[in-house]
Amino acid sequence: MNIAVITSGGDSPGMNPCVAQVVKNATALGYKVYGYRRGFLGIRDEDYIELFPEDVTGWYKQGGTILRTGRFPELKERSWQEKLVANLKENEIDALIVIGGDGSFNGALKLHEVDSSINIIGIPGTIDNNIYGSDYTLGFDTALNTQVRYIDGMTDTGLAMPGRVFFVETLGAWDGYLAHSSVLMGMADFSVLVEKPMSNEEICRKVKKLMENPKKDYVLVTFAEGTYQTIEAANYVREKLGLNVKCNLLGFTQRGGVPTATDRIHAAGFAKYAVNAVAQGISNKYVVYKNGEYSYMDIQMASNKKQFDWFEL
Ligand SMILES: Nc1ncnc2c1ncn2[C@@H]1O[C@H](COP(=O)(O)OP(=O)(O)O)[C@@H](O)[C@H]1O
Ligand SMILES: O=P(O)(O)OC[C@H]1O[C@](O)(COP(=O)(O)O)[C@@H](O)[C@@H]1O
Repeated sequence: MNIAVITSGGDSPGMNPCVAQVVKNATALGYKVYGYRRGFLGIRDEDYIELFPEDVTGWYKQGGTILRTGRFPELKERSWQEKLVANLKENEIDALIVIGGDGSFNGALKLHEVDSSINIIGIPGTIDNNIYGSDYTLGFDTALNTQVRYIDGMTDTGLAMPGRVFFVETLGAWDGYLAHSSVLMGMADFSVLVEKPMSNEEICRKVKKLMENPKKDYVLVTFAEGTYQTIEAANYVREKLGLNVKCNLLGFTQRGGVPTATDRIHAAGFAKYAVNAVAQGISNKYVVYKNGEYSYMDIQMASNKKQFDWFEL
């Protein structure tokens, strides 16, 4: 059995340990593993390398993705799908494990639709934690810990020099998991999310009310990147209330970094289930982590929107 593995879409910490675990699990079963570089682009270019457990020893502790990742929008075209399938067949690949987001799962599904003899299995890999049916996606914990360190840093000043307002923009695109986590942890007063929109006027009212408490040293508000509102809201509140509003954009520092222990453990769990699926001839599934257990979900289901239900926690 020959397994191809790719990392695709946005890179996330946890992808490297996951590839390493795929190699470990698959070679233990006597399978060969080929890492294709730059996601689907590597399949297009037949840019691959056979991976052995000894090669990936150092991968557990590395952020980003050593295989690199890529976006290949042309894969929506049938002619490219057929070309990639032809390449996989020529390279005698039996199964394709895709570590990425729902877009990448969709791409893999298209390849399977061209040739159903190629077994495809997805592993959720994105810092956004936004894959339908899964409580966890690889990279989320590392990204969250980066956010915690970042906010901890600025609140030292918040306590030392009271009277400030901190607006913090997290990554996470249109999904509020990263931004709202700081509220759940008690580090932020409230969050502004795509799932729960708030006008600048409403933000201003809330900040004003919080700052009226003489015992409160600072106010901290997290913004999900996809609101595209952080700077504008900061300017608005600064102008309206005359407060010292500091705008902080986490940006891409949040997508990198050494994978946390939690990400390495999930990397092991996801990889084990992905390789087991291949071994059992299970196809068209992605691995999910739900209520403390790993299981499989039909890959078509990944196109559904994961409902954000953390407001009441
Ligand atoms: N509907 C689709 N059909 C074919 N390929 C797709 C489709 N959607 C996404 N892909 C492939 O998957 C890649 C990664 O998808 P993208 O949405 O950018 O990231 P993610 O996997 O993180 O959601 C795309 O660049 C493209 O090659
Ligand atoms: O790398 P790009 O294309 O600029 O994408 C940025 C986006 O990638 C993310 O880091 C996660 O993207 P994925 O869903 O592709 O993993 C978002 O948080 C961010 O909005």
